[in-house]
Amino acid sequence: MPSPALLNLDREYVLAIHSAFPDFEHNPVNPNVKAVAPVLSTVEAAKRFAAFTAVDRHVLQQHKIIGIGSGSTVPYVVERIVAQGEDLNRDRVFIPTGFQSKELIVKANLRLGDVDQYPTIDVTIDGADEVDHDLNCIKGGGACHLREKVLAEAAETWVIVADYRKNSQVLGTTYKAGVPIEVAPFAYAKLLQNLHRLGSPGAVLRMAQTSKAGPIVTDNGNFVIDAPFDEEWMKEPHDLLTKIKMLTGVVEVGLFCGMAEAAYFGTADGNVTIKWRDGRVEKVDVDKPASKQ
Ligand SMILES: O=C(CO)[C@H](O)[C@H](O)COP(=O)(O)O
Repeated sequence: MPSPALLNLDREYVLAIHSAFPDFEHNPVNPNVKAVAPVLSTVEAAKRFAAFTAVDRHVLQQHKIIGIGSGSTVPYVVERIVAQGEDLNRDRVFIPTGFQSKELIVKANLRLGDVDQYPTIDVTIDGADEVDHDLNCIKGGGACHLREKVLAEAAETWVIVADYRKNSQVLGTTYKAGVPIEVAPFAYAKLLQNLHRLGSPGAVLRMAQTSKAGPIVTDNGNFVIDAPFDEEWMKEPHDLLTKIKMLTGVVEVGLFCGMAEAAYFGTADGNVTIKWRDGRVEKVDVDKPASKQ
């Protein structure tokens, strides 16, 4: 396993990046360092610390089948797994949640598998768009939530990695785009009507932002609807999930309820907060060796 010192090296690296941006006024990673970072670097550092800590705790020597999620935090998961060394990774198979994670696995020279070959996965690590006090999540900002949910369900242990902006009490507080819903393309208009009637008048078909006219198409050839619901709905995400899933034409809903073992949030001050399934909240100082936490 990698030594905790790798995290320290990483911290130095982050601070070195920060010193390249002398024009900013506040450096939340280390207020004693005068040269400071743009917010984006703080967020990236937070993602990285969360990913590294989660890999160190959950991707263990005995784990051979590993699910790799989607999003901008997951490359750091792969980076940390690669740092565990060829000896450990030689006997492992990595299962992707979509095109992006497949590319990450292949480019890192890790062995690729699929969930139809490995319906039981030792551990899956994935990102999230928002996580509530009970570890319910909104996922699907990257339109991968169908495969992500299959890999979450297949996993003995499902772990979330994210930066501090995703840590909420109630879903929908910070992620305002709505609940991502993957739908059969021919059914989208009827589904929009049904979602408007159910309680999401703002539900819309997700359109491509650049280089493509029309809606985005998922890795499975489907469309995505984003359906914002008000706080009363979002306080009971499992009820909402059940109602949406019953609508004909829905393939999968980006509400993941009662699935996560733990959520790792990189914090703005360069540390990590872990929320566990049993309600415990743990603070990890990434500069201290694990034995001294
Ligand atoms: O659910 C997802 C994709 O469908 C991603 O995991 C989610 O969007 C988080 O991504 P990021 O780490 O970039 O914030």
